[in-house]
Amino acid sequence: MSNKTPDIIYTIVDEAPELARHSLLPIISSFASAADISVETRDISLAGRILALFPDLLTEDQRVNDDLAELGRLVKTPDANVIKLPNVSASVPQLTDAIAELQSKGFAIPDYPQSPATDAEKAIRAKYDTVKGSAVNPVLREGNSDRRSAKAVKEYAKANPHRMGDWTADSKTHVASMSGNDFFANEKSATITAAQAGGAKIVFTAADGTKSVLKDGLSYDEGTVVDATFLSAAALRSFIKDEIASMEDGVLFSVHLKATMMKVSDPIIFGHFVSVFIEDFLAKHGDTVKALGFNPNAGLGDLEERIKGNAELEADLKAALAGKPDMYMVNSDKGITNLHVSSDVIIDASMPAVIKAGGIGWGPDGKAADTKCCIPDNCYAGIYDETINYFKENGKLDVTSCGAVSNVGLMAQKAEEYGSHPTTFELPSAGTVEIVLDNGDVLHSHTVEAGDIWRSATAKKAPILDWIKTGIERFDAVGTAAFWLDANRAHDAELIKYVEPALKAAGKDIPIMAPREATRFSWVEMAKGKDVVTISGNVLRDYLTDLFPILELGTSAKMLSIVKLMNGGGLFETGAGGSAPKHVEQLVEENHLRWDSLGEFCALGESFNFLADSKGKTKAAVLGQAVEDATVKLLLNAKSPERKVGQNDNRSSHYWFARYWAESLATQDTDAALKAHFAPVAEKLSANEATILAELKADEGKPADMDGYYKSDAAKTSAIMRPSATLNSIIG
Ligand SMILES: NC(=O)C1=CN([C@@H]2O[C@H](COP(=O)(O)OP(=O)(O)OC[C@H]3O[C@@H](n4cnc5c(N)ncnc54)[C@H](OP(=O)(O)O)[C@@H]3O)[C@@H](O)[C@H]2O)C=CC1
Ligand SMILES: O=C(O)CCC(=O)C(=O)O
Ligand SMILES: [Mg+2]
Repeated sequence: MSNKTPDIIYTIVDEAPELARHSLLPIISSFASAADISVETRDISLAGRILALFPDLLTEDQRVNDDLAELGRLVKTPDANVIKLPNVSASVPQLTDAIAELQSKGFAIPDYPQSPATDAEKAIRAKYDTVKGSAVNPVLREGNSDRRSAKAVKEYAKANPHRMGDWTADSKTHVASMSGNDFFANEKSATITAAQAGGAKIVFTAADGTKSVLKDGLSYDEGTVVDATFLSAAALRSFIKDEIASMEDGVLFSVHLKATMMKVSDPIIFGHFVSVFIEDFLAKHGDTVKALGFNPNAGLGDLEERIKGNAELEADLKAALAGKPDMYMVNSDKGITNLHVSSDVIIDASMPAVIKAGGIGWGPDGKAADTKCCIPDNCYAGIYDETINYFKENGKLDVTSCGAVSNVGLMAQKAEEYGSHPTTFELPSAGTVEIVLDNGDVLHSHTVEAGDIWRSATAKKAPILDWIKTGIERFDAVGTAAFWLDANRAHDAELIKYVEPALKAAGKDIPIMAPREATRFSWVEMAKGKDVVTISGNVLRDYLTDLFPILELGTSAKMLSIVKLMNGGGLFETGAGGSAPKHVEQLVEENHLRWDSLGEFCALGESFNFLADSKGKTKAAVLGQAVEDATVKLLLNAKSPERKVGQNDNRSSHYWFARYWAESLATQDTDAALKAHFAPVAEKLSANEATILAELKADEGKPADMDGYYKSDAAKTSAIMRPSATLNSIIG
């Protein structure tokens, strides 16, 4: 690794995008080096992050640099130009699997302490908790988010509509949310004044008067919007019971949370669903399974593992589940339910999948059925409820004529709920939680009961102002937009105090609408063929940039996802979705990778363009333009990956990408040296088409062994992902 910041950093990640990297990055590096552009990798994979925690326990050659920390510093500088692929945000079961795999490969790292007792265990647990859940994105996202589809991608989707289920007016699919006492209802918010700026702490006073400091050392700048709220555990449990009791025949029960990003609150909420769902079983065997180490937050999958071989417990669990409504399944063939692992059903991807299918989920019998979708908290549930209402009234979306919905999201500097994990607490007993400022003010105060989940979130002034400015710019470019803010919600009301004067000063008439109303507005306008910009907070950024693209384009993987870093650098994310574990399964079983790298192509083009602007590298602009040409050609010639063995897959799509990229460079006239360099490359790629495609397909249909999941063998993975000797030698 050199000391000089490379021109472009490409990330090493997990699962499907990591497999794709093995094939695509050699092509990128080779093309970039012809333009004297340096491309280096940094490892932000789950395995890499785990290993970086324990240098002392590893041998010299096992030790790894803490690349995430390094990138975290880099994104605060103008030099940053990072292409960031999706990585695993690990739930506890994913984390323990990764640890076990690394241990089996000879890395002497400790087990994950499920219930840490000693100081040593607590220290290990604290370390592991730093890589748990969404531990990467909040570190790198030092800017607000601008996600949209490239024009060519949208045009392609209109001309080649993807498959979608039909909606009918009598569909029983619906969203169910709490009637109150949730985060939405209990929220308080304030903007920090000059007199209040400075340190703060969060103090819990138990009913008997005992005080404990939940969090010290907080610091707020003037203008920061600080929220506090809680969700009542008792109200949540009674909501879950009511929803289970009111299930109609033939409807599946489901719950949709974000246990990865909301890594403290949502696994607990998930645990309540688990423990209510199997309450008969726990009434009988609660102590036994607790002694076996079971915690409901870990899910039914963990319970099944722990009771394996105990015939009585197994039979009773089966009976308890049989007495409950049918569940929405993650994998009905394998019996994996919605309640097996908290991170298997992630709301941003799962709700659009239900909606795209026409309001259906898959039940234990492998058959499609209407579904009750429990989204307990009301802050954002309304957007899905209103979307479902809209489709029940209007039928499925006409993809061939609808407009493009893009998003500007307030994301920088751990904005809003997605930055709240260090200030989220499950209360041990009844009492009062207060945010106490160093000047003596009690900023917020809540009376809570045992088990309630209390949290505080912040949004800083500079990111808010930047977000409004970007929102206005995108409105100017597109023509239709709305700020998704609810004047009746405490936090949003504080943001509106920033937005209204800014709009007035800029002379812009952009409506401000509550999320439900803005959802309806966006569907209605986009269905008329208009392009619409949603200007939203961080959670809605996440939800909307899956919801609209999945319906419009078939997948959010095709989105262009730009993070303009606050200090001048660029972070280019690929797509808007995740790391597609199902795609890895297919590769392992039949050596076909259906991952589409379109998001990577879009990010790559933007990264080159940014390099051209920021460092004056004119050759980067030529490469960037050629990437765009190649992407359009790839779409028009239908060379994107498809789902089945024998069809185009990720690897063959990379061959076509390389070829079109080289052809574009060979035919441009801006840079003669690049033209001369790429003419023979294009020629060879074309002349060897049949050989290369045959080599890429030679092993399809057979299993593929990468020797590992979280840390696969690099040489074996590379061999699987680069099976064409002819292509490899042309790429060089
Ligand atoms: N930015 C990030 O780093 C993000 C990371 N994640 C992480 O990703 C993992 C999986 O999350 P999950 O909620 O299942 O969502 P995913 O987005 O990974 O997967 C949902 C489905 O979307 C489709 N899909 C996604 N990307 C592509 C692509 N490039 N090409 C083709 N199809 C694609 C696939 O559909 P099909 O199976 O039908 O082909 C896939 O099964 C989790 O560990 C999560 O934490 C999640 C979101 C963002
Ligand atoms: O970081 C994560 O866990 C998920 C991020 C995500 O879903 C998004 O940014 O769209
Ligand atoms: Mg998302």
